Amino acid sequence: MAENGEFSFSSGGMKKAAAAAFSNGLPKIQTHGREKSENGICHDDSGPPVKAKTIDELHSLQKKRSAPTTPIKDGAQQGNAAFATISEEERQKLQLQSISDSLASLTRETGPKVVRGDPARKAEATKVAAEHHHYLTPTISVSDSALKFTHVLYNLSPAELYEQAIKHEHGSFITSTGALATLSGAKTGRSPRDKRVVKDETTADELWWGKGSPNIEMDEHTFLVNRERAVDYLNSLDKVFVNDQFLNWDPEHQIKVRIVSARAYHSLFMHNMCIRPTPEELEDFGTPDFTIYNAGQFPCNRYTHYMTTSTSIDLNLDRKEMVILGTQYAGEMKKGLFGVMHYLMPKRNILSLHSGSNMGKDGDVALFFGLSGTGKTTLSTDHNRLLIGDDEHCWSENGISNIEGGCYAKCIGLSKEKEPDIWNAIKFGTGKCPIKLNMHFELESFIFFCPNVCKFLAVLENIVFDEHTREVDYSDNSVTENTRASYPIEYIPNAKIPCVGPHPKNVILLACDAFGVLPPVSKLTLPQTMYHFISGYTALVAGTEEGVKEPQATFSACFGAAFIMLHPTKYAAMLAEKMQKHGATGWLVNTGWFGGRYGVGKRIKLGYTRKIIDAIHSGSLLNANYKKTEVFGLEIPTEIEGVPSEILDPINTWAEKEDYEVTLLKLAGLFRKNFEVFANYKIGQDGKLTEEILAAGPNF
Ligand SMILES: Nc1ncnc2c1ncn2[C@@H]1O[C@H](COP(=O)(O)OP(=O)(O)O)[C@@H](O)[C@H]1O
Ligand SMILES: C=C(OP(=O)(O)O)C(=O)O
Ligand SMILES: [Ca+2]
Ligand SMILES: [Mn+2]
Repeated sequence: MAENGEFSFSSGGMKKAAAAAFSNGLPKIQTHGREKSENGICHDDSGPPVKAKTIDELHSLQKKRSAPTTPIKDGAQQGNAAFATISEEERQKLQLQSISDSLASLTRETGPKVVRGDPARKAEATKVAAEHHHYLTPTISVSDSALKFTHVLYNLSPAELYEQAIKHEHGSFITSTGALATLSGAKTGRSPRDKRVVKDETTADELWWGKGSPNIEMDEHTFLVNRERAVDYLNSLDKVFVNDQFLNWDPEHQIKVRIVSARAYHSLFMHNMCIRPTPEELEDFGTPDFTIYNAGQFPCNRYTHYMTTSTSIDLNLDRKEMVILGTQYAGEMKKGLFGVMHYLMPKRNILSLHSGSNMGKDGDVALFFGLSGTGKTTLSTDHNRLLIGDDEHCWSENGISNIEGGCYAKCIGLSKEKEPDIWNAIKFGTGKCPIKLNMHFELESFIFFCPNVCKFLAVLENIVFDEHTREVDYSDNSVTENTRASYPIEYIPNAKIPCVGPHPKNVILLACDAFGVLPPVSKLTLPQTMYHFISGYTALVAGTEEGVKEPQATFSACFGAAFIMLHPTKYAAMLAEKMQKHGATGWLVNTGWFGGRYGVGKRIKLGYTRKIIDAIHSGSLLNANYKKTEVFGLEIPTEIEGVPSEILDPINTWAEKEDYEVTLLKLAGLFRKNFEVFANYKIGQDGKLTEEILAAGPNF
């Protein structure tokens, strides 16, 4: 095989030559006679020559154009006459027109010149655009921004976004499992106090305003000022990312969303979090129902009315738009859209829920309500059950549907042993594909998962990793306590895809009680469920820093006051009606402390909480023996398989019984005070339920 001069261990001739060379010190480079043949010039003819005459030509060969998307379907057959005569070129032009409209300045009344493709390959992209007339020329040129191209990176694949992030975004790294590590900048959590909602004739009456409400008003004009600021910023960039995706797995109530952003990280995050359209669905996407302008790297102008910081998240329900300035925390986009669903869905008599959801093999569905960090994601991701979703759902006449296409897990202290499914989802790789192929073979029918379009990429926000091995240290909170992983639901092996399920059997309210006085589990009556749902209690400690002695009680109506748009009693009435109609049981589960408050007691082991949840799912806890607690009047079981009985009544676990009583009364007082504002509201049609709910609070 040494025929063309290649080195080979098996060649005796070479061995000899090498030995000879070594005997004179350094090895001599061997050349063979044959290479010197023509005109004494050496030829490196080890392989066939490349089919390119220049480096540029060579590079142009590297990427082939994607296979054309589905051929234009027969309109009549599809029942979609409008699309019947449209050519591929025409369709692409309409798509670009739609993006240009999205990015339009409202004062210059025209969209920017948009062109598809990566500006880094400018010549290529512009040439393609020119050939196909895919860019749009504004009719009135009144600013420099109308003279330049805004490159649109439209619904890029995870691999493309990966590359964009690594190449162009400071702080982007590949971790040992291939997940993308990124930084969200100065903001590592949401900024609820910087959220503004346009108050106009309609929303003034419809929305919840005033004390306790998350909706801080802004006028239409100020919204437009911020919108213009965001759009001008985005148009000034070389390129913007555009995601066209869906929300809600219930096809009857699906919403089309467009996210325009400046960072690959943001585009990838939303690729994971929203429902991903198939190529066919994308073809017919048309005009979005809602658009986000994420100009998070650019601050708002503090001279602008209503601005109190340089961060502003502005919602305009009439224009169906949201503007983000001055925060790059990606959760702002997903939770912003959740707020929109909290407005749109109740209009259709659908209840939007800040809850996780999973389903047993027999079709029993459970909901997990809870504030941030109380365990929705952790407990709904259960290896023995099918995951419907970890955070945002709808409850309609059809049952439960997930709003999102992915999960967003807290990852501080994440361990492979305790949370294997989440751990394994933090990667670059393939997942269960949502496209099912039904094959019938003789008498049997098989389901194959389509092998295409199922390469995904998890994003890790603000985590710390070893600079050499790139192993993530999930215990490190140097950047923030709120480290996060976003991954597509297809990464969870037992995800229920499509993410829908029947009416729930169990409604679990999670509270992380850092006072350590709430029982690990209690069975609730319907009025109690409503009382605790409206209260939305959790108590967390600021961080893991020492010096934090007093737990902070948080009451967040409907376990999501930051996202609800209507008065909490509207959602509560819908929940009561649905739970009654479908016979669901309410439970209160404390995933927080026992044996004393934070600093004295301990957090209940995740393993115990899982046993409690198992007993709820199996139905065994429904028929257990119960006793009633003082003050809160909660029914607590005396025994649960796999859980030490003494921890079921928290008083047993406190060394100082008096201290327990004082703390219990203190918490009861906080509940009572918080509920005062709801005392004057009627819940549902039935005045009796309202009274029962008021009576379901603590008695002392
Ligand atoms: N007993 C417990 N039950 C639930 N979660 C627990 C428990 N003990 C510790 N944890 C931790 O608390 C965090 C819960 O976060 P997560 O499930 O992401 O909350 P959410 O989805 O409600 O925001 C996880 O980091 C989890 O490991
Ligand atoms: C992403 C969030 O949700 P959660 O903590 O409920 O998972 C958030 O509140 O920013
Ligand atoms: Ca089509
Ligand atoms: Mn969560």
